Amino acid sequence: SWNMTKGPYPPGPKPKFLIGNALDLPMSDIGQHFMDVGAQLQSGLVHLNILGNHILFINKKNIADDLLEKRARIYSGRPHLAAVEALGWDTTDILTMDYGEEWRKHRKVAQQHLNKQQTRTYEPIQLRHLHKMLQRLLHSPEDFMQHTEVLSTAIVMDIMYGYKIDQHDDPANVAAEKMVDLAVPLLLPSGALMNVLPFLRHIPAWIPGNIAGKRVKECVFWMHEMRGIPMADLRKRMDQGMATHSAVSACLEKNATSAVDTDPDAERVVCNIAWASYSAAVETAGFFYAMLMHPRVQIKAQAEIDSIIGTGRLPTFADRPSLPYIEAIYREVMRYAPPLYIDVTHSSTEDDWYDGYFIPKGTSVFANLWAMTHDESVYCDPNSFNPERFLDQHGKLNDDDQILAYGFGRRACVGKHVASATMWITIVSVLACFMIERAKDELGNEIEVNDECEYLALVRHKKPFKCRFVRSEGARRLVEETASVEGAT
Ligand code: HEM
Repeated sequence: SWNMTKGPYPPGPKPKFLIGNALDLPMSDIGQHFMDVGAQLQSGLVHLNILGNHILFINKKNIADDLLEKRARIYSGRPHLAAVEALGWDTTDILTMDYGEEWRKHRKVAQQHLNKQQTRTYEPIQLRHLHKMLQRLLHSPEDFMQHTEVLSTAIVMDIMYGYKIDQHDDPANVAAEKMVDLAVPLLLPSGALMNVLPFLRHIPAWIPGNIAGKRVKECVFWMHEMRGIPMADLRKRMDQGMATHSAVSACLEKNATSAVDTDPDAERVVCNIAWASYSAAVETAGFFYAMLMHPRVQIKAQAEIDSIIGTGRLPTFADRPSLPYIEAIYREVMRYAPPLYIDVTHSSTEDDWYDGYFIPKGTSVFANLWAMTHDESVYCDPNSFNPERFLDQHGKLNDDDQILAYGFGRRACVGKHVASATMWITIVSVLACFMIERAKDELGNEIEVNDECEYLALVRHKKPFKCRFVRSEGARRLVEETASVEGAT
């Protein structure tokens, strides 16, 4: 297709009369779908026009670098979705906020609290929660997915509010889960009719069939819970003089104690950041699944851990540079199963041309992380799990250290240092303590595990599966010792 004055759009499937490409947007596995479409068109870009909404899939990393990194000035917006506005997120949520002053203000505060150096100061917090997770893994291994989900939320809530989560049914954790489950499908253009037909927002939520409106209302309820619960807890602890240091408490204290130069906006922004950060979860299902399917990798990882750390203590963050094979596993997990298999939508803020093609202002740009992490010309045999691809022949890490799963340009994941630390300490500690094996049924037969995944908008995760955690007596003792040491403090 062609814009009469500006030139041809990038290649794409032929638009159908009236509805354009509306039927070309499948509801699941969009990554593989548009990777295949791109291959058929022999193009790294795939363009769609859905009822006048321009959509662009980028399948190649070098194109994502050219557009989202080098031309970040005009590719760092977010689309104006009716769902986002109905939720009020266009002004409160850094993830969905459009590019501009407000976003910049939020991003600066997020970076202050989540940059690489600052993240090092959170290591004791991370380790404390990690040890609790290992204890839970000893006592109820069948709930391993829940334990790792609690771990990631607990770390961020401790950093942001000093709020302590110990169990899955903590009210703040429950609210976060409900909110995310309701919100994610609303945000994809095809996920909610509302985004294509914005007037639906004004139809009251009780009209049968208006599912999106009802969803928005429920979502707003859980969002208020998410914001309110940890704040009420923090204010109570501050009143009692019991608050530990956290991003939000530091801001509240500063505002309370300094008579001049208080920034009335600071509290609003840091609260927005704290809330957005604990909406993000670190996904480790892919790691457990990969280990279960590849005992060879577990054995090699354990040999590395044994030779560097030994069996007399648990790993710490100081060990990270000395364990290249563990690092390669982390990189391979993120490549093999990127949690967001399509990057969060960028939106272009000016007309642009690339490689002779016209990309109109307001195009929704999807970096196809699946296609890039499974690009055969970069990763040979991309569907096999093989940490060695990140090592040279001497077992040293190669320079392929950009984790594509964190996205691109100025909007790239601001929590990636915290996420990386949480993933790494989980990987190394679980491997140090356990062998992950197939669970057995009552008759002692191994339970087979399939490779089925769930696709929820941009998120892809492994469907729940069973496994067994086999541990040595020594590992059990080390984990139990952490309980007595930390229980006493
Ligand atoms: C393994 C875990 C994680 C993955 C794979 C991940 C991935 C991503 C991706 C792909 C984006 C969008 C990037 C883009 O637009 O190009 C993003 C944005 C973001 N992430 Fe993460 N993330 C993870 C964990 C976290 C954590 C733990 C936090 C908070 C501590 C966090 C906070 C954010 C925020 C605030 C944004 C929005 C940035 C902006 O729009 O300016 N993420 N993340």
